[in-house]
Amino acid sequence: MIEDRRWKGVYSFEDSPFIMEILTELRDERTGPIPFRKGLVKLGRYMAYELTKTMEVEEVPIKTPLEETTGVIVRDRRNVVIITVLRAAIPLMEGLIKVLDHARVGIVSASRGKAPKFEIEMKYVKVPQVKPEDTVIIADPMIATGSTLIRVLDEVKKYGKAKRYVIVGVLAAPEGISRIKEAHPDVEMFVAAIDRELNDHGYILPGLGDAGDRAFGAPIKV
Ligand SMILES: O=P(O)(O)OC[C@H]1O[C@H](OP(=O)(O)OP(=O)(O)O)[C@H](O)[C@@H]1O
Ligand SMILES: O=c1cc[nH]c(=O)[nH]1
Ligand SMILES: [Mg+2]
Repeated sequence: MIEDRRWKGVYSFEDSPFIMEILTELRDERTGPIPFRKGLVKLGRYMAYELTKTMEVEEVPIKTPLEETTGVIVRDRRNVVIITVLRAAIPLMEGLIKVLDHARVGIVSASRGKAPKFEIEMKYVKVPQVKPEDTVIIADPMIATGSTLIRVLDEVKKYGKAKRYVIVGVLAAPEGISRIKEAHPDVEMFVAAIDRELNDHGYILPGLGDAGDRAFGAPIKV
């Protein structure tokens, strides 16, 4: 993982060939919903594994069948709250929770309106109590204008003060990262890659398109 020099606490995995290979499949327009969802699950799993390297560990005495020795437990892994931002974070959360299996899970809905306002509609918020020892991980594959995650963080912070707030995503645009860091300087961000820019419709370039639609199909209005 590499810390981006433009911000503090913002990391990408552009140094990981395997994570980049999964991202390549996600970006490819020929990738259908089944491999797309599987790719998001894989990224969630590997990114959670990488995240454990930044967590507090504790030495513990244990006995093998032969003698006493010292082992470790990742203390912070026991105190995790994952916030899943509907829709696109569902497969990402499925991967995260394979490594962070003690996690309590909050689910929030967020739907971004059209340009230029990009208003966020949040209708559903179910978040557990957050405790001072918790690492709150907000899972959302796409960080574009940053409006969704600013709104989610504003909301989640009402549920108690955590030890760490960590965003786990797939792609981020520099504009969105800067806006989130301005509104919530205490937040760390881990993304597979940081892309170039946003287009006029608020889509990340080169990006991967609409993550929710690619994973689940485009919704229709009735
Ligand atoms: O950084 P922002 O500009 O706020 O955009 C990012 C948001 O856009 C997408 O959600 P979308 O509103 O498309 O909902 P969906 O996941 O249901 O498709 C994506 O999953 C993020 O939540
Ligand atoms: O590029 C983008 C921007 C927002 N939401 C997406 O799903 N993709
Ligand atoms: Mg969408």
